[in-house]
Amino acid sequence: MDIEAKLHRHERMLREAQDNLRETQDNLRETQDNLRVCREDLGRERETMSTLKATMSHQSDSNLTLAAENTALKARDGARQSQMDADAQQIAELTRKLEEESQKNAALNWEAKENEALRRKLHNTVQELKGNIRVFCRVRPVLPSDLSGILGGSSAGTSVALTSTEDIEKLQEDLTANMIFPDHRDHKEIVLRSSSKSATGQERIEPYAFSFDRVFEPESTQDQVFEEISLLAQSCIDGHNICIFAYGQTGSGKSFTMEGGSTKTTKGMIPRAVEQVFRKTEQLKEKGWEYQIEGQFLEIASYNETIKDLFGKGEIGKKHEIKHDLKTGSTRVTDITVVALNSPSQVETLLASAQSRRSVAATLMNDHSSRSHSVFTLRLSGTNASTGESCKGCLNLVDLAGSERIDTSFSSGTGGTGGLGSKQDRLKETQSINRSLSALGDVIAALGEKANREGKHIPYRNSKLTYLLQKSLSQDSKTLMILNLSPLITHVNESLTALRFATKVNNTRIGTAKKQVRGA
Ligand SMILES: Nc1ncnc2c1ncn2[C@@H]1O[C@H](COP(=O)(O)OP(=O)(O)OP(=O)(O)O)[C@@H](O)[C@H]1O
Repeated sequence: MDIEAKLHRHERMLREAQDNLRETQDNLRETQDNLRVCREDLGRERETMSTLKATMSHQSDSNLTLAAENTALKARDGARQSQMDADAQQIAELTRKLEEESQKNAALNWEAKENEALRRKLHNTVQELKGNIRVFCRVRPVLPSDLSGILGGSSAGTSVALTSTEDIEKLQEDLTANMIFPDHRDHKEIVLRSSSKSATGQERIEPYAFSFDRVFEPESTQDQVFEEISLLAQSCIDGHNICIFAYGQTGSGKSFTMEGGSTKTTKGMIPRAVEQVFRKTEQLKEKGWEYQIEGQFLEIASYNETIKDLFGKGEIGKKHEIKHDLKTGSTRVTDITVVALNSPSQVETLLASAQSRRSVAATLMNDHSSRSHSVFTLRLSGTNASTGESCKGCLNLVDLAGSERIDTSFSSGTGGTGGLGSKQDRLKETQSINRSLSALGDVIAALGEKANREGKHIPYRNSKLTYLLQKSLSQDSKTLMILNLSPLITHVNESLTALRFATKVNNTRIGTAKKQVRGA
């Protein structure tokens, strides 16, 4: 039993050992599985680790780059900051300089205003010294139309057949009066040689010398004439009353001088004066001046002294009267069109339409325009808000009726067939023109006498023209007469009469002016 028990016990122990072995084997397998999983995990972890290491190394590179960039940015920032500091300093410096400059500018502006006031005073003094009455003489060139009567054949049968330029030049010479302009430096003299027959029938050539403030030869341009006149236009801007007359026989160039042609070089004194007034008043804006400019244009018919409104709508039978306002010292023509002027081109258009209206009237009424006085008036009123100054000026540009001598006008047969066409009417008209022209001469002469004798009566009322221009024909105003002369030999007598009339005017001394005049 003991053995059997021992065997059983050994068998049980063997089974237990076998069970243990199986369990251990199972454990071993499980451990081996765990180990494999761990190994796999470890492998993955290693891979992750190496990826992380690579990423870290890349990050560290990036970090280094960023750090370098950061340093560079910081350096640039520093540079910018110092640039900004420098700029701010410069701006402060510039602001200071600007402040200084604007202070200087204000001082200069003030000085300019004072200089402008001084210039006005000096300009006026210069004009006064030159004479408040001045006379210019202008001889027009010989025109193709002067030759055309002879070249083309005239009613008097004086037709000449000319073949060469020499012939034409010779004819031109024959037609031209003997005029000399000896004063090449100052252009103040004109000598007219006229031939006459003595009692014994001998031909005598007599020289007549005249001296004026300026003599313009036939070649002179509108530019040259305006150069002398522009100072007067300036005086008007400065607040003076100015009268510029064109005087001379029909066809001597009065309208050409005053109104002129349509081109830049031929345009006359009226458009040039208007342009200058606009240009100068525009420039004066800088000095604080603001100007209002208005204009009127009228015609005084010489045969009945009626006034026609050239800027008007052409209403027939409208009566206009001249009124002087004693309080304001201004002159007004009733029912006349006064236009606010704002540009030279507007004035050009107005003048052109006035001119075409006159031309129609001239055709209808037998060249009536040359038998009337036209008066273009430009009124300026300026105020300076910064200096408190103000001024009013008036510029009258007058194209006088032709100053024919009665014998020529009456016998010339140019009376035509219109309403004023009879010789009797023509005679009356010429007499009436001469009356109004001599009324003008009388006013100028009386002004000259008044300068020497206080209280002298000035006969302004003797003609509508002088009555209209009363305020601009006084000792305080400036007058310029432009004597227009024909160069033709056939007009020598008219030219002599006109030169003598102009000399009388030139001999008149008004105001402080002193003139050196040589009589004829
Ligand atoms: N300086 C000049 N240069 C060129 N042509 C001129 C000049 N002066 C006048 N003329 C011409 O002479 C002609 C007569 O001139 P204008 O009509 O001006 O004379 P006027 O004295 O005004 O005559 P009216 O009294 O008949 O009006 C015109 O054809 C004009 O163009």
